[in-house]
Order: sequence, then structure tokens, then C-alpha cells
Amino acid sequence: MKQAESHILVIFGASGDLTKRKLIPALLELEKQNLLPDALAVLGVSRTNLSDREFRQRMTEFLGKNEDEKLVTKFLDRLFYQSISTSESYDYPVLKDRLLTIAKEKAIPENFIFYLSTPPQLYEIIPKNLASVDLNKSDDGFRRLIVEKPFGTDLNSAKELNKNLLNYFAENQIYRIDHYLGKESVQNLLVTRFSNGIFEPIWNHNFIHHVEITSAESLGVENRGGYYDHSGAMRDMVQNHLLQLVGMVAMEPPVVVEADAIRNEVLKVFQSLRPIKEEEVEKYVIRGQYIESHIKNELVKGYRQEEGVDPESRTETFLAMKFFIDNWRWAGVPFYIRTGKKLPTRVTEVVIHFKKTPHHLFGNQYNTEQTANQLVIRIQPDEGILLKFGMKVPGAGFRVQSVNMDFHYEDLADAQRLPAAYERLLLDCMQGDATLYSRGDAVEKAWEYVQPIMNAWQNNAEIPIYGYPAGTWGPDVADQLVEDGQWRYPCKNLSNDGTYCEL
Ligand SMILES: NC(=O)C1=CN([C@@H]2O[C@H](COP(=O)(O)OP(=O)(O)OC[C@H]3O[C@@H](n4cnc5c(N)ncnc54)[C@H](OP(=O)(O)O)[C@@H]3O)[C@@H](O)[C@H]2O)C=CC1
Ligand SMILES: O=C1O[C@H](COP(=O)(O)O)[C@@H](O)[C@H](O)[C@H]1O
Repeated sequence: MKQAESHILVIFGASGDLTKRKLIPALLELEKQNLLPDALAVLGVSRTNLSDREFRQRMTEFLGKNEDEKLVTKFLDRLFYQSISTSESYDYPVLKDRLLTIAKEKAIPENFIFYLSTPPQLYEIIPKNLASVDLNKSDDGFRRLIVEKPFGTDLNSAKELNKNLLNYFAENQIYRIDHYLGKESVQNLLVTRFSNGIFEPIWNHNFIHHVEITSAESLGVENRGGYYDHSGAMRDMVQNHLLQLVGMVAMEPPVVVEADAIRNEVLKVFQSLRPIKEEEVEKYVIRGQYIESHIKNELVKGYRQEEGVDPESRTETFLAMKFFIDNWRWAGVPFYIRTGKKLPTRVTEVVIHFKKTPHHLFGNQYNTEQTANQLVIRIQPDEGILLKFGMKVPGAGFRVQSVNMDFHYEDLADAQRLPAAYERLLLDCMQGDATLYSRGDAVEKAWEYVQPIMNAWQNNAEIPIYGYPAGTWGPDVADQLVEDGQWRYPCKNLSNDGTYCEL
């Protein structure tokens, strides 16, 4: 594994939610694991006036309660803060001076990573302002730019954003975060497929009947109603996280495990998605919105009653769709994806449904079910893999029953905690590895694919948006998408608070 190189990490938007909830805890965890280089500083930047001491004090509140004091002190000493008017170029010489001063005082080489954790309107102006003081390129050190989602809100804005970023940074300097790619179990998809002789030979239309991907959340929009009402499930989850998952499930083996080799294969999957025409949207895509209901005797608000949401909103909080990948491997295999807020539990899983045997040997004589094998790849929580297969019911005759072969990450003898997505992604960028970051062309291709669906919703008020009671698996009509049968309902046991279900 490459070592993280010494550098200064500049976080724009350092007084915001993402910094305190995800980035700082991820950095502390890397410190704990001894994965940060000795010469590393973090410079928080935003408009709020804070001293270094005040910034450190604020960040302390978001670190775990029982952390080792010495370690926390070492970590906090790496943190600095600079207040600037982020959108104004006149403040960037101040930023540059501060960076050079920290580099000199702390003997850190002039390598800089700029993390854009601000409102997306600033994703164009900050790179431009960095370029105005030559912080975008250097012959000596590296300059990298991490961009948070959303990468645009539709195809045109995504193209515009990419074009503008490329005015100031080269593609190989740009790291677009999709935190799903940072999840350990998503990366394990590649290992499951490409390091097991038993799976890859049958990973195609000859053996696979259909593929199902579910990403369910039990939470609603919480305090993000204002943002979500302009986004919806398609922009928030499908265009990015779920299509990236599709890319991992469906791609061809990359030539090597390197950023461009893997990302080339993901792009090819996106290029092979059969377009859904505007007039076909009703047939292939079901959208829903949660409505008021009772969950465990408690009255739960509907989406339109959430703070920041238009009382007549037609934004989808649930989406289920069927689509095809028109290439050699996947010809004729339906893919189904489903995501939603206020569903019964939080679970993300990929289910490979294999074809049934060509002849049901035991069916006629023993009036027994014909089982089809399923491989369930649980992304979260309770990460693991489960294989369902038919087994003889003990005793007389040949009756068949479906049973499970079950692996859970937490059962590993030397079980290590799974690193959080932001830990892995930050470390990768520090090592100059963009494999788990989205590439601009793939992001645009994904927008190109979903754009006609969003257009149809916008242009045709007749396309229904179905209500579903909060706490259910979405509108019943979503079942009609799946030809023979229904979606897998993923819970064996639901925890008491309903937020967790066993594989
Ligand atoms: N929070 C999350 O869980 C996730 C967030 N994201 C993305 O990350 C980015 C940051 O999100 P989040 O931290 O939640 O956002 P917040 O609104 O909490 O923080 C935004 C930050 O940007 C700074 N800022 C600088 N210039 C401006 C400006 N002109 N207007 C408003 N704020 C400004 C703000 O500080 P100041 O006012 O001091 O300048 C603040 O520090 C967003 O693009 C979001 O979509 C993506 C995934 C998850
Ligand atoms: O990007 C987002 O992802 C979260 C779901 O992430 P997960 O890691 O908890 O599965 C989602 O809640 C949020 O709306 C979306 O913006």
C-alpha cells in the first residue's frame, strides 16, 4: 500500500455540518490507526470568525468521549483555521500566505489537498479563486481537489461544473466523492466477483435471472427538507450511489486494480444502459412519497408536513425502477433498483437471483417448491454475504427447502472494525489513489441516463406519484415492476427500534 504523503489538507466549509460530523472524526480515526503522515496539517476555512484555538475547541465536541487524551492532543495540534470570504478572490492571497506559513513552520512540503465542503454554488468559484493565486498547480508538490456531491443537479449543470473544474484543475487532480464507493462492503463486491472461481463464470445472462438492489432508509428527511425537496430520491441516491453500485455489479474485469482501469469499466456499463424514453417512464419507474401514518402507535408526519418541504410537493421520497444493460454479458437480464426514506428499516443490499434448474426433478413426484439460488450481498448494516440454496428436507422422499449459507463480517476471527467510508476515501486521496472516486465522464453519463426520467416527471403531470404510509416498503405498485414475484423483503429479525434487520 502506498503511504499517505505529507501535505496540508484545506477544508473549505470548515464551520459546517459535514466537517464536524464526518471529516474530523474520520481524520482522528486515521490518526488512531497511525495512518497519517507526521508532517500533516489541516487548515479549516470558512467565513465565520474563529481562532485556531476556537476551531480546535469546536472540533473537540465531535470527537468520541473516551478517546486517548494524548492522541487527541496530537491530533488537535494539527488543526488550524483561517477565516476568509470564500467567494471573493481578494482573500486568496491571505489564504496562500497562511498555507505557506504553516508549511514552513511545520516543515511540511508544499503539497495541498483542497476539500470543497461548502454549498455547491461555490464549487466553481473556489477553484477559480485558487487558480488566481496559482494554488491549482505546482512543479514541486501536488495539488488535489476533493469535490463533495452533488455534482450538478441535472445533465447540463453537471457538464457545466465539469467544464469549469477542468478550467483550473486537470481530471487527475479532481477527486469526486461518492461515499458509497468508500464502503468496505462495496469494495468487497469486486473481490467477491473477481477472486472467486465459482462466481465469475456464472455472472452473466446464462445463469442470472435478474438483479435487485435495495437501499432503504428508516429515517425521513430529518432537518434537510429544504435541500431534499429540490433533490428527491433520483438525484439524492440513484444518479450517484445506486448507479455506482450497478457499475460494480455489472462491470467487466478491469485489466489491473487501478483507478482508470476500474473507472473505464464502470463507464462502459453506464454507456450500455438501455435508455428509458420519456414515454416509457410510467412503465419502468415508480415514484412515491411517504404520507402520515402510525409506526408502533406513534403518529409519524408525512413528507409534505416536514419542515422546509412544499405542502404540495411532488418530490419523490421513494423510487423503484427496472432497466436493462445492453451488452454481451447482461443481454435480457432485468435489473431492479429501489430506494426510499421512511421505509421499515435501514438496509442496503444487492441480490443476484440465479435462474432455476432447467427441469424440476423433484417437483412432480414430491409436490415440492422449486428453489432458485440467490446471492445476497449485504452492504449495510450487518455486512456480509448469504447464499440461498435448496436442501433436502430430512426424512422420507425428496422434498426441497431453501436454506442459507451465511457469512457476516463481524464473525471474522480477527474481526477488525470496518473503516468508515470517509476514512478510506480521505486516505486514498492522500495517497493519490482515485480508484474509489467518480470520474467526470461517468458522472455525466449517469446524468444522461436519468435525465429523460426527470424530464418526463417535469413535463407530464399525469405520471402518478404514489403515497405510501411511512414505515412501509413503498407503494404496492412497485411490486408490479418485478415480473415473477416480488422484491426481496430483507429482514429476518427487526431490532426493537426498527432500525436494524438481520441478514
Ligand atoms: N452534511 C452531510 O452529511 C453531507 C453533505 N454533503 C455536501 O457537502 C457540502 C457541505 O455540506 P454541509 O456541511 O452539510 O453544509 P453546511 O451548510 O453545514 O456548511 C456549509 C459550509 O460552507 C461555508 N460557506 C462558505 N461560503 C458560504 C456561502 N457563500 N454560503 C453558505 N455557506 C458558505 C459555511 O460556513 P461560513 O458560513 O462560516 O462560511 C459552512 O461552513 C454540501 O455541498 C453538501 O451537499 C454531501 C454529503 C453528505
Ligand atoms: O448521500 C446520501 O446518502 C445518505 C445515505 O447514506 P448511507 O451511507 O447512510 O446509506 C442519504 O441519507 C442522504 O439522503 C444522501 O444525501
